[in-house]
Amino acid sequence: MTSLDQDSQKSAARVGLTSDTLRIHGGKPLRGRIEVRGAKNLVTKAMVAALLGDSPSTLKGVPEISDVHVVKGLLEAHGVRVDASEPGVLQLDPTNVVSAHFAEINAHAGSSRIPILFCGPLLHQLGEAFIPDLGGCKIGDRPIDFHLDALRALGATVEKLDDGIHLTAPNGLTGAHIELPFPSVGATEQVLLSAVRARGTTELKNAAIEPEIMDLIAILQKMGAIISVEPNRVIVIEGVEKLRGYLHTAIFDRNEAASWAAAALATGGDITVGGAEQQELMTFLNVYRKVGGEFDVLEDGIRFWHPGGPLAPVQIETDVHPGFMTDWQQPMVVALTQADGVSVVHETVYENRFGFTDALNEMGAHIVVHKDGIASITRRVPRRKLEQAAVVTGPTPLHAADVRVPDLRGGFSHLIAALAADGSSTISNVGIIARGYELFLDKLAQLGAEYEVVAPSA
Ligand SMILES: CC(=O)N[C@H]1[C@@H](OP(=O)(O)OP(=O)(O)OC[C@H]2O[C@@H](n3ccc(=O)[nH]c3=O)[C@H](O)[C@@H]2O)O[C@H](CO)[C@@H](O)[C@@H]1O
Ligand SMILES: C=C(OP(=O)(O)O)C(=O)O
Repeated sequence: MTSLDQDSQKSAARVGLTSDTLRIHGGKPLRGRIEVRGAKNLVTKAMVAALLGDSPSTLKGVPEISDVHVVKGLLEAHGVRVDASEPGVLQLDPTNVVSAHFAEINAHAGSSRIPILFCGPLLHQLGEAFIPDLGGCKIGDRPIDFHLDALRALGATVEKLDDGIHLTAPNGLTGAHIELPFPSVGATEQVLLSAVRARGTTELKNAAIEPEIMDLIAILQKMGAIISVEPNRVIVIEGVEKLRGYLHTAIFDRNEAASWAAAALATGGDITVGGAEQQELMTFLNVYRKVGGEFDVLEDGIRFWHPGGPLAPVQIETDVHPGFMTDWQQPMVVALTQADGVSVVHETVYENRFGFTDALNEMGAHIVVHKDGIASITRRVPRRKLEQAAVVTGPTPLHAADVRVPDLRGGFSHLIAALAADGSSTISNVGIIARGYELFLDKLAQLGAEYEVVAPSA
C-alpha cells in the first residue's frame, strides 16, 4: 500500500467514511442547494492560534473535514483540551500546554501541512517544538525554507531530525525584518503566529494577503495582538507579552464554493452554494462569467448555473490573492473540457499541479500539459520558473473510466468529470477529498448525484 493510499484511508476513516472507493453513475446535471462552512485554510490555522492564548477560545463554523481532526489530535497531544460536542463549534482550552512525545505527534501528523505552524506557538509556550515531516497535497516539491529562515530570523535554532525538525529559542523570539522570496501563505502565517508574542516589532515584506490570512489576523487582534496590514504586501506586527482566547466564526470556504460552482458548469447543472460570499470570489466570478456560466449573488449564498448553449474558452493564470487561486484551477479545467475552443491554464504557484489531467484525458478530454509553460501566449509577464501550462481543447464528450484520486482538488475534479461523463466510473482514494470537502457524499446526494460507496475488499 502506498503512502497516498494510507492517507486516503485515514482521511476517510477520520470523517466516518467506511470505504474510500466510489462508483459514480454520470451524465446527470447536479441541481439543488448545499451549504459551505468555515474554510479549511483558516479553521486549521485558527485552531493553532488558540495555543497562543492564556484562556480558552471558541471557534464557530468548523467543518467536518479530516484536516480538522488532524489538528485536533495534535493540539490534544500537546495538552490542549478540545471540546467538539456542539456540531460546528470547537472550544479550545490551552491552559495546560505540555510537550508531546515525538511518536505521538507523528501519529497525528497525517496528511496535513499544519504541523509546521505549531513552531511559534510552541516556542512561546514551551521554549521548544518538535515538528514532524509534513503531509498535504502532492503537487510538486513543497519546501519549508521560507518558514525556517523566518524562524531563524526571529531567534529560533532549528535542528533537522530524520523525520522532522526540533526547534529551540533559548532567549525567546525577537522581532525582525523579514522579506519573503514569494508571498507564501504558510510562511506569512508562520511569521504572524511567531512574531505576535515576540519581543519588539516585526516587519514582514512580500507577505501573502489571502482572505484566510486576513481572517487569521482578525482572530489574533481579538486575542490582543497589534498587527497592521500596510500597502504593498507589508505586515507590521508589534509583539505583545500575552494573548487571551478568542470567539470567532470562520470565513467561508471559497475553494469549496468555487469547486461546486465548477461542478454546476461541468454537469450542465444549477447549484446554490449557501454561505458563499461575493467579495472573496470576485476573480473567480469574472472567469466564470467569461466561460459562460451564470451566477446570482443571493443574501445567503450564490447560485451558479449552466444556461445552456456552448461555453467559451478562456485563458487563466493562477496567482496569489487577489489573483485566480491555484486551488480553483482543477475543478474549472473540467468545465473547460466542455468549452468550444482552446483554453489555456497557466499554473504559476505550484510546480506540478496538472497530474490530475491524465485521468481527465482517459475520460475523453483533450488536455496537453506543457511542463515549462508557454512563452508565446499573450499574457502578463511570466512570474516564476516553475510555471506550467495546460492547453484544453473542447468540447470533448466525457466517458466513464476507473481513476485514482491524486490529491484534494485533483480528486474533486475527477468526481465532477465522472458526474459529467456518460456511464459508470470507479474512483478510488476518495478519502483524500475528505481533507477539505465537508460531507461531500451527502452533498452529492442532495444534488441528485447517483453513486455507490464500494465496500472495502476483505
Ligand atoms: C493549508 C493551506 O492553507 N493550504 C494553502 C496554502 O498552502 P501553502 O501555505 O503550503 O502554500 P504557499 O503559499 O506557502 O506556497 C506557494 C509557493 O511557495 C513555495 N514555498 C512555500 C514555502 C516555503 O517555505 N518555500 C517555498 O518555496 C511553494 O512550494 C509554492 O510553490 O496556500 C496555497 C496557495 O494559495 C494553497 O494552494 C493551499 O490550499
Ligand atoms: C493544496 C491544498 O491544500 P494543502 O496545502 O492543505 O495541501 C488545497 O487545499 O488544495
